[in-house]
Amino acid sequence: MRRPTQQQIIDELHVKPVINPAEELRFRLDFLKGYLQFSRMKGFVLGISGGQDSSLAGRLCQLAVEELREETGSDYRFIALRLPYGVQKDEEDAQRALRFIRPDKSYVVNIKPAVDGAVQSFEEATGLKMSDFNKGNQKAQERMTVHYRFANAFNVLVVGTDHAAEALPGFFTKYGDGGVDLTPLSGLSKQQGRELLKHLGAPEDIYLKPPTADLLDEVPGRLDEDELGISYEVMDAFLTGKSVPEPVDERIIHRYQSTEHKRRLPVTPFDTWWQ
Ligand SMILES: Nc1ncnc2c1ncn2[C@@H]1O[C@H](COP(=O)(O)OP(=O)(O)OC[C@H]2O[C@@H]([n+]3cccc(C(=O)O)c3)[C@H](O)[C@@H]2O)[C@@H](O)[C@H]1O
Ligand SMILES: Nc1ncnc2c1ncn2[C@@H]1O[C@H](COP(=O)(O)OP(=O)(O)OP(=O)(O)O)[C@@H](O)[C@H]1O
Ligand SMILES: [Mg+2]
Repeated sequence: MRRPTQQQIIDELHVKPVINPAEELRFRLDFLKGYLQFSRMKGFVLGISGGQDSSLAGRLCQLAVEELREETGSDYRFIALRLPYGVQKDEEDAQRALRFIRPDKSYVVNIKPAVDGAVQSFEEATGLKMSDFNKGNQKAQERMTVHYRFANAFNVLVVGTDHAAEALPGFFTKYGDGGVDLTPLSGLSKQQGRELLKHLGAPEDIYLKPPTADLLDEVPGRLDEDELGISYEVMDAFLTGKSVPEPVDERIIHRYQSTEHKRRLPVTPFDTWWQ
């Protein structure tokens, strides 16, 4: 498998060194509106965690359907989902995000019974204890399942929050938060996402909240940067073409290469990218 250069990765992930927030917001809103009309669906659904990415993607979805309603007179809508595993420790942050997004409709689905049932079935079948890490991925995949039940029921598209700083290390669950229909934040660094939230008038607490996947029972709210061992600041520097000290640049490139399968469709006998 080829070893990509920093510039090739930047190009593959479509990252700009600098963004103009107003232009960038317009580009992404037009994408959401254009693709929604092409799909002939009625709107979007997205889980709102209280973190930066779903706050930004959720607000963009709401603004896109409001513009489309105004322009077409049709009943487009955005559905926000709260998907806690039991009681979420930072529920107040999620409520703050919902107040910022002001979604047309929101529902709460507790994923705990489904996740616990799946873990129990696995453990009964295998006689093994499922690790907390593996269970974390089950949580992300259960959220994907709930998204698609809402998508089917309400004729809407599932929105993902993947952006360049998560795509770079492949920091998402395959067919969990990676299992979506469209990703309006693609190509943005973490800092550029913050700039867009700021431009949209989000409260500072939303865009300064430290990023967490929050998937572990044993370490609630574990910071992404602690798990990754690389800071978003460094990944953003890499993505915007700045020089990153050795051996961190090598680690980033290695992680990008080893997660290539997560950014692609399932490998077929006709694919050659891995050779
Ligand atoms: N070379 C290869 N070619 C094709 N498929 C390959 C493969 N290597 C593994 N696989 C498959 O991929 C699976 C592993 O992928 P996956 O199940 O995703 O598992 P994995 O990448 O090990 O874990 C997901 C990571 O994403 C993080 N995450 C998840 C969700 C949200 C967020 C967040 O920031 O919010 C972060 C999470 O903390 C964890 O570090 C393997 O079990 C195997 O089935
Ligand atoms: N408790 C939750 N309730 C609803 N949706 C969730 C929850 N946890 C995760 N998600 C969904 O999974 C996505 C991936 O999580 P991720 O942590 O990357 O994003 P975030 O929480 O929005 O932002 P940040 O990365 O800054 O924490 C979220 O954007 C959201 O759509
Ligand atoms: Mg999060």
